[in-house]
Amino acid sequence: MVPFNNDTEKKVFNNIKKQLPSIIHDKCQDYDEFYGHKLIPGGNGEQFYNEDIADHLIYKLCKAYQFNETETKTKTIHILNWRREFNPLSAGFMEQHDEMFEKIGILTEDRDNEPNKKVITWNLYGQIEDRTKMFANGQDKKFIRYRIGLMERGINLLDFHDDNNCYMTQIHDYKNVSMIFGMNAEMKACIKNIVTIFQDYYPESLYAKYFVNVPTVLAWIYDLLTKFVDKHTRDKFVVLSSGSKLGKYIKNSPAVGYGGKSKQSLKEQNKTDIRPTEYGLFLLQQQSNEEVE
Ligand code: HEM
Repeated sequence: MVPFNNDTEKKVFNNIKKQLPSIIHDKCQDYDEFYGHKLIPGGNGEQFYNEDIADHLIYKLCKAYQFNETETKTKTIHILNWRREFNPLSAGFMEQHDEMFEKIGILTEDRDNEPNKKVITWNLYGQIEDRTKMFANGQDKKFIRYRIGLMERGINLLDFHDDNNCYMTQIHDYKNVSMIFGMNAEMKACIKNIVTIFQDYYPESLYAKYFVNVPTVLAWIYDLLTKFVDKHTRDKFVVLSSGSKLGKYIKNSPAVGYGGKSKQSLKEQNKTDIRPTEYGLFLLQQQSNEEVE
């Protein structure tokens, strides 16, 4: 059951839920998948509709836009159309990403961690060896697909029934970062692009974001990049000069390097065997069938 706080929330939620089938049909070319789940009953793949999960997701959408009915409708249309066109499920579960990207992304899941810090994406951006190679000459588009893929795999591990595990946490580790060559225009544009995608199309998915091993001399970059970020998201950010302080916030982060309780390294904690949801798999199979035909 969705936990309504008052009658207005319930009313807006019920209105949106009622109108969703026609909105999805008229404005989203029938694309009804959000965070791996089917939002409305009936139609293609109707056996995968789970009303309770759909209700929690519709509630998330309403909450993200402060239960403003018109805004919730408009943004939901944008989100579903973006998902239909960008195909984040494919980025998460089908596409092979360049090894140079995969090396810097880790996904961990520990049910024993604090609420909504059980699923964590770690972005080891300080370890990027060649930033020109990573962001220039069309690589930026591939990088974005890799980064969204990591996001999707993380989302897939969340449990939308569980208040303690329905948001994810993200960590940026800037250990060994060198800004000798500064932040070039391509890199800045790519970062801005990703930040905008997260803000516009991943509502109510982030619980907290930690920036660790940030050298004091690079604090200006934080000011530069948070200009792209809305206040609601910024309030979830924590900057730590040293990685070893992270254990205070995330109990089972690795003891070595992050000051937590886990004896396992990040690499050992990395979850790589993640399957899409049943509905996600169904949609991906349908796409491959269409490609073959
Ligand atoms: C080698 C240098 C760096 C690289 C390659 C890099 C990479 C990135 C990327 C790809 C993003 C997009 C969001 C994401 O992936 O979650 C991002 C966001 C961000 N970065 Fe960095 N970054 C660098 C340096 C820094 C430094 C030194 C800081 C200082 C704290 C910083 C603070 C931020 C902030 C505040 C955001 C916005 C986060 C969000 O809206 O989710 N970055 N960075």
